[in-house]
Amino acid sequence: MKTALTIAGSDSSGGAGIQADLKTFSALGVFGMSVITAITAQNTCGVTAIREMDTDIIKAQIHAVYDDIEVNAVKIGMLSSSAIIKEVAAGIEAYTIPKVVLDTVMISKSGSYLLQKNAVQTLITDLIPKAFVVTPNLHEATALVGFEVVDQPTMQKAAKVIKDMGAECVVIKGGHLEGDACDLLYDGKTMEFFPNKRIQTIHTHGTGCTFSSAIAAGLAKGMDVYNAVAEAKKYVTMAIQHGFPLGKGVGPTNHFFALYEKAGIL
Ligand SMILES: Nc1ncnc2c1ncn2[C@@H]1O[C@H](COP(=O)(O)OP(=O)(O)OP(=O)(O)O)[C@@H](O)[C@H]1O
Ligand SMILES: Cc1ncc(COP(=O)(O)O)c(N)n1
Repeated sequence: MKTALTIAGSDSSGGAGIQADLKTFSALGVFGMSVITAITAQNTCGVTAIREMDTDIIKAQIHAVYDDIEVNAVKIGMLSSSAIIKEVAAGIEAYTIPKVVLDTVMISKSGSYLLQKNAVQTLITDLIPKAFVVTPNLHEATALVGFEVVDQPTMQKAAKVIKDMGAECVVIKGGHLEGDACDLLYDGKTMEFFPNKRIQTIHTHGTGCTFSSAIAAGLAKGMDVYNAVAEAKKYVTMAIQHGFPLGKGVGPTNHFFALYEKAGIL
């Protein structure tokens, strides 16, 4: 069985972060492992507290996994601070990890900072050059490139700038576009749009985590980047279609729809 590792924050409500990543890995048939960078007290209405893990326990988790187990792909999510970014970058360096999907998590849907503002520059200098795929949303792409990314032409322009920062491939997510949810993949040669009709729902907690960990799962199974993104797009679309109203706010994506349907749970 192929393996994938998520290096990310914990979401106590289970919709995003480590929890969404492990559900995605499981649903897509790869064995999921985790390195927890921070714990968030979070529900469908918002984030009420954040506790960063000490860098020594982050380092120990990375070494514990890599010293023992072959890791076929890595997804990186919430990193919170420059110190944590540097620790994770050092871990990737130590093990020359090839298939790294970096989801540049900055602000939760509910508006809380999951990456300190002053850490964006460290992300650019220390981690983006080590990534195989970087997956910013429109807001994150704007913060990385320094101009507004709001439509398909500015997505294309931003993808080139982020590629020049040293990533192998760039996927700019269009979940926050006006109109269709259209993502862009740039591999340094071709620009490919992955369009999809916007699903009319408020239950989109964890869509970005689900999408990036589905890309990592595809890469772990040996897909090329184009197929990994195409399959991840299908997966996240289905997971949003089957999302449901958990709690009082923004409900989560649903990872086990096929199983649930079969078992008559849905
Ligand atoms: N309403 C929707 N209908 C269809 N697809 C969507 C919708 N919202 C998001 N997506 C898709 O979900 C994936 C994640 O995109 P999005 O832009 O929401 O990421 P994100 O903002 O990083 O997510 P998060 O806020 O969970 O971190 C993309 O493939 C995007 O196109
Ligand atoms: C631990 C953690 N990681 C990532 C997100 C982003 O997801 P969203 O933007 O859907 O809130 C989150 N809310 N919590």
